Amino acid sequence: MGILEKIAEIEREMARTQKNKATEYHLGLLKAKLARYRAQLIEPTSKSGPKGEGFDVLKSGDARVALIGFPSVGKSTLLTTVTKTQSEAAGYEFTTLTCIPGVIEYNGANIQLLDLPGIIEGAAQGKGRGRQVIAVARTSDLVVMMLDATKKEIQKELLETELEAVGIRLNKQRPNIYFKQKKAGGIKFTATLNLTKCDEKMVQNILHDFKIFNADVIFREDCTCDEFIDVIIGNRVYMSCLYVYNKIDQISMEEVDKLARRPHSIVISCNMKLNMDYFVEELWEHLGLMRVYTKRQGKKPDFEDPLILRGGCTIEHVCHAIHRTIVAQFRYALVWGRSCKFSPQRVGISHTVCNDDVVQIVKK
Ligand SMILES: Nc1nc2c(ncn2[C@@H]2O[C@H](COP(=O)(O)OP(=O)(O)OP(=O)(O)O)[C@@H](O)[C@H]2O)c(=O)[nH]1
Ligand SMILES: [K+]
Ligand SMILES: [Mg+2]
Repeated sequence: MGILEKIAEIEREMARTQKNKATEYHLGLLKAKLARYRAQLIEPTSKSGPKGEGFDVLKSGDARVALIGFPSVGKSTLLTTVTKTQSEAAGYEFTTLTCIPGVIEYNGANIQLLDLPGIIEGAAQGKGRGRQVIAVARTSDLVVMMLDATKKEIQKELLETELEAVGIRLNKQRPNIYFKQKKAGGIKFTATLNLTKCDEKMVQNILHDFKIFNADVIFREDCTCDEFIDVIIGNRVYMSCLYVYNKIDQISMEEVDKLARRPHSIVISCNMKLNMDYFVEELWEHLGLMRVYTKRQGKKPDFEDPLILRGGCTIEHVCHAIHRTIVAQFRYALVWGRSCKFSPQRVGISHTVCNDDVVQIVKK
């Protein structure tokens, strides 16, 4: 039996099994099995099957964003609208067949935006170009999930299921579980808080199913058994996702308003060029990009050439971005901007900077 059939069989069994206290452990085991087979699916297989032809686009710029969506939701239209690159758009499905990169210049940063073929249900198991598309998504810093505002909400769940199936976790934190395999000593299980979704017996069962008999496990969070399985498998990718509802020119104001209020969601119309600037601002936010200006002693800040940093940055990150040898010579920094109470403020290496701060490094 092939992996796909095994997966289908387990999915059928899970659908058949009623969810209750008595079947809880059995379902947990089925989930573990399913996760193992799916992990085999995304492993780079031997030479068989088409290679990612036209998908190996070189990473460039300060961040990479992948456009993921069903066919004809307007991905190519968006790329053509917000970058200088043209990507063919048309009213039929699968107009785009490869990966087409464009660049958005914003706040001094270059954001690489990748147009991709549409994906369909079953993409994770290799339907269409699903696997190549998903492989590109895994290499990006942000997934933009493009949805057709005129279509039903189920489209979003279907896409999420495809990405989940290959180990992509959207807008989720890595589970706070310590897990270490050992050579001997059996399974040592600890929880630092009361668990409501998983328990020691479930953890033991799942580990046995993975043929793991010696390990330390510490739950530091009230995780589910799915999250524990993610930790065992280990190759999960935790990514930000921005949901973009396109074609709002086709729906009522009330509907637009509802969609716009959903978490991590924005509404646009590529054809009417509605909210295009807002889309770019939201990319910046969701990528956690930051612009920091540097200044030499006694000189004006260099407003022409900001440093572009990503996510929760400290003065140490700023030092590294200037030059890798600077940290060793660091004495203190002077900072002007929103990260300080007064400007300039003298700060240490672990000070967290804000967007548009000006930083002067004082060396030993
Ligand atoms: N009404 C409306 N139509 C749009 C909008 N944006 C794109 N379209 C239309 O939607 C159709 C599909 O657009 P594409 O850009 O080719 O969609 P795609 O997602 O790249 O499609 P594939 O490459 O086939 O997956 C085209 O006919 C576009 O003109 C929009 O904002 N409003
Ligand atoms: K199309
Ligand atoms: Mg396209």
